[in-house]
Amino acid sequence: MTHNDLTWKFLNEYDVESNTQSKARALSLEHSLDVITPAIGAQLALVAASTNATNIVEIGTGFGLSGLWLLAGAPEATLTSIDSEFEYHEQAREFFTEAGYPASRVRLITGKALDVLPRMNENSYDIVLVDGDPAQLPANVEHALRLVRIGGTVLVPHALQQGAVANPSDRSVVVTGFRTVITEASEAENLVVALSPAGDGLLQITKIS
Ligand SMILES: C[S@@+](CC[C@H](N)C(=O)[O-])C[C@H]1O[C@@H](n2cnc3c(N)ncnc32)[C@H](O)[C@@H]1O
Repeated sequence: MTHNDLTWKFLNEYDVESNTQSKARALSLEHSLDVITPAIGAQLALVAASTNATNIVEIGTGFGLSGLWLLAGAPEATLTSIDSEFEYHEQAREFFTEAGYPASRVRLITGKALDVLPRMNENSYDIVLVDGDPAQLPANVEHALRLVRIGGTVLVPHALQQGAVANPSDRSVVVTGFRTVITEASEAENLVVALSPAGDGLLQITKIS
């Protein structure tokens, strides 16, 4: 193994998940959902903790794994999580309850993100995690940037698309969308941007004005 391979393996294996997170991960994998790695989960928890988040939005609940990580960093926060699949929400609800988060603080909205997001208040949330339909990433990020307060952060996992984003010959719609979001955010004067290589990449965008 090269140093890079060893480092990547270490980075993605040292975080330990709770029993409920492990169950959410196992079920996600059974359904072939592209879930966050534990290293990304730890970064989500850290951002939630360090921003003292009280209001979090998530696009793409899946079976609740990323939401469980966000709440691990901000256990008193309210999470509003959107997914188009009602069955996923039913199971995710069980995991959130099992982990001790009351239903009053985990609002699961079943619907298509681009139908739900326009109805949500702007400048109101500390964190918006964007992990829904990858083909709709640019539109989802545009909404996410509208929803976060100044000082709030938009988080985009899978930002490197397993190397495809770094490959200029890949011009597929999804990969081009990720590239455009990274470039436009980096160029915007009111945003501070960091791209982490952990997992499949985590784009972090903080709105400063
Ligand atoms: C990658 S999975 C989310 C995984 C989850 N964030 C995690 O790491 O545990 C993407 C999710 O987006 C949902 N989804 C796909 N298209 C959507 C849409 N247009 N609106 C809302 N949710 C959508 C899928 O049902 C799926 O649960």
